[in-house]
Amino acid sequence: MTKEQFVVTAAQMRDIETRIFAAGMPVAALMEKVAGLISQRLQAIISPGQCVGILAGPGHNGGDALVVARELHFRGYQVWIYQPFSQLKELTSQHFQYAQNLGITCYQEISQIPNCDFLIDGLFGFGLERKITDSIATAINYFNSKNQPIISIDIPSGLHTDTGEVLGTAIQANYTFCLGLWKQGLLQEQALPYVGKAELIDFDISLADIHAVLGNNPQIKRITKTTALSTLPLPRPLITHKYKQGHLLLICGSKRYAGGAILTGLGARASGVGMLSIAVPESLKMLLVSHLPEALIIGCPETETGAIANLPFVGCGSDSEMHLIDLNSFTTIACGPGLTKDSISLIPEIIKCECPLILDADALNILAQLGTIPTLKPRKSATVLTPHTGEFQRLFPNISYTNRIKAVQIAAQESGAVVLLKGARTAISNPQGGVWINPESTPALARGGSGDVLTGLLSGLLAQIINKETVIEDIVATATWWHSQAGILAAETRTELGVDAFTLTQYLLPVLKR
Ligand SMILES: NC(=O)C1=CN([C@@H]2O[C@H](COP(=O)(O)OP(=O)(O)OC[C@H]3O[C@@H](n4cnc5c(N)ncnc54)[C@H](O)[C@@H]3O)[C@@H](O)[C@H]2O)[C@@H](O)CC1
Ligand SMILES: [K+]
Repeated sequence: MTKEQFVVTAAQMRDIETRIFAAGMPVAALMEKVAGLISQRLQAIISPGQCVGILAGPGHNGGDALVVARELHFRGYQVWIYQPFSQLKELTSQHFQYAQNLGITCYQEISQIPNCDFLIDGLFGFGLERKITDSIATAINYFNSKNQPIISIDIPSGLHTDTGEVLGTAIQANYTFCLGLWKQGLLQEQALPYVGKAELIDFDISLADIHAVLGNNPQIKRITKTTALSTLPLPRPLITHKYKQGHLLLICGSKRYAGGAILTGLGARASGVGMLSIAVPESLKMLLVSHLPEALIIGCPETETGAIANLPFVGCGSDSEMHLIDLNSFTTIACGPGLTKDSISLIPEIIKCECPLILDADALNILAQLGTIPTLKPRKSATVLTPHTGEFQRLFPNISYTNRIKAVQIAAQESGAVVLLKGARTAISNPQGGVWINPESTPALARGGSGDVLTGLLSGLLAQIINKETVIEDIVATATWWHSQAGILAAETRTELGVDAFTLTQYLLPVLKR
């Protein structure tokens, strides 16, 4: 694993820090090193001569900020310090005293503070332990109301390091320089409006210390480009044939939501899957053929409302040659997009299949309605559930939602399935509690049909890779990364308004070329 993949809680970071200090690294030397790296990074963003306001707290986050103040002062920046606390940790206090002796102006009251070009937020880091109140809360709100860009050291002050919750109030940063290892809170959806552009400042924590605290196979991982690309079925073997590249069955669509079936099919197409079969209501058959000529379209008996009533008998010639489609002949099945809840009788049958199964959209709503989550556990092969927030809450009404990472872990454990909780920071968990978090996405993807594209892409990848020695959750993580990167690429060229679900399918393959 690389440093970019590890994710820590405050307690884990504290344990790692304690090991580093116990092994002999002087606390002051580490602060000097970390703050030196922050200062170098700041000099790439802020031009010499500009005015920088440093917000320093009572702990070592404040200590880091005060070292930064000193460095920027000597590099020719105009620096002032806001430090309103009466009690400081010893090292922080020493740096504060030295900064004052250097003649850097220090303020205790916001009423005295002049304007500046940038604010550096070193009020609180992972040591924040309670709600911010009184004059500090007022100060944070004041700095947020100013127009200066704010750069937070480690984590925007006021955010809970693990859950990303706002404790009273919090700095709304434009940039966050996370120190050493990614803090879990920065990858929680609720932290997003406060974090800005986040980057990791690597200060050389040894892998031995990381593994000693997180274990050899850490539970929570951040998806990176490198890990995502390494799971793709590329390059293809020189000698192969279509059935060796997976046979995927999509069960989707209805008269009402015909487009859902097409988008799922186009997502699967981009995955490169060898054989694609799509079961849709009989009346949609020709429509699907016209959009996906390479796919085998299976027309199904319909309900009165135009939903799939049941899977059909297929074959040719006399009735005696007809047989029910054999679900176990596919390498993977995905079911749900555009189905409507009228396909209710379908789901209990499909769950019995022995190949990997992805359930999405109305398949999840039907599961919730039938209360059949427990029936997933005895399945002989992997199950992947891909709910968005609303579907998740219907499926798992008793799971608290404040900490999405915890919520998805509990859902996976309860269902025995891999659960992918969609959102601005999609989180994926396996039943053993292993979590993958997608650190980048775009609000351009908040559009009808983009989830259908993900289901197609994911199931097409699973169908191809499932028999190789790849962990299923790694493939789910890869599909999630690929899908969001396509959204980001499309939004770059077409703006955030220009990423309809069909357009999204056209940007999937260019992501790999990039
Ligand atoms: N100096 C070093 O060697 C290193 C320092 N690091 C920095 O150290 C930080 C952690 O330092 P600390 O453990 O000192 O913690 P913090 O600097 O985050 O803050 C802890 C201090 O804030 C006080 N406090 C907590 N909640 C409060 C509230 N609501 N209102 C008022 N006061 C409150 C505590 O009593 C304590 O004095 C990291 O975030 C990082 O910036 C790390 O990057 C690793 C290396
Ligand atoms: K901070």
